[in-house]
Amino acid sequence: MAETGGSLPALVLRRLAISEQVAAAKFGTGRPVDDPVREQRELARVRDRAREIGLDPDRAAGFLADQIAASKQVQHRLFAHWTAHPGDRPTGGPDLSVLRAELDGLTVALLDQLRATGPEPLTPPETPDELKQEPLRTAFRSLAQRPS
Ligand SMILES: C=C(O[C@@H]1C=C(C(=O)O)C=C[C@H]1O)C(=O)O
Repeated sequence: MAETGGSLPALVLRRLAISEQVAAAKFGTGRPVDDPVREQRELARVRDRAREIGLDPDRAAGFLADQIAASKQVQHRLFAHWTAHPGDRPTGGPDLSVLRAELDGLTVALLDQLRATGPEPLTPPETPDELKQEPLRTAFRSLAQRPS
């Protein structure tokens, strides 16, 4: 079950952690990182959900687009690493369908937190994990730019 409580930064980090497992599931089964059909479906659902909870659909979709871009940055980095270092390749791990169900649960929680968050700019949390530094900046793009 997905951990769906927590602050916006905690949820963003959780999404990136699941993205690492998504990369492992795809690498192991020869699937590509990018799935544009799923992305469009998610963005359409996010717009619907945003309207339901009184959040601007463009703001919600822009925010999710940043989360998707960040997820793909993490996954592409891991694919490159595992291609260059076969000894580090993962074994086992949850199925993609299980992980996607977790991501879908997290999206609902992320939108609730986005609505609850005020207009003050948010900066990405510090992380010692180099893999996640640029993806975190991507994930916080729209939040960091909001007017104070
Ligand atoms: C996480 C996935 O990988 C990519 C990123 C997505 C996302 O962050 O929601 C969706 C589709 C893929 O382009 C996935 O395939 O589920």
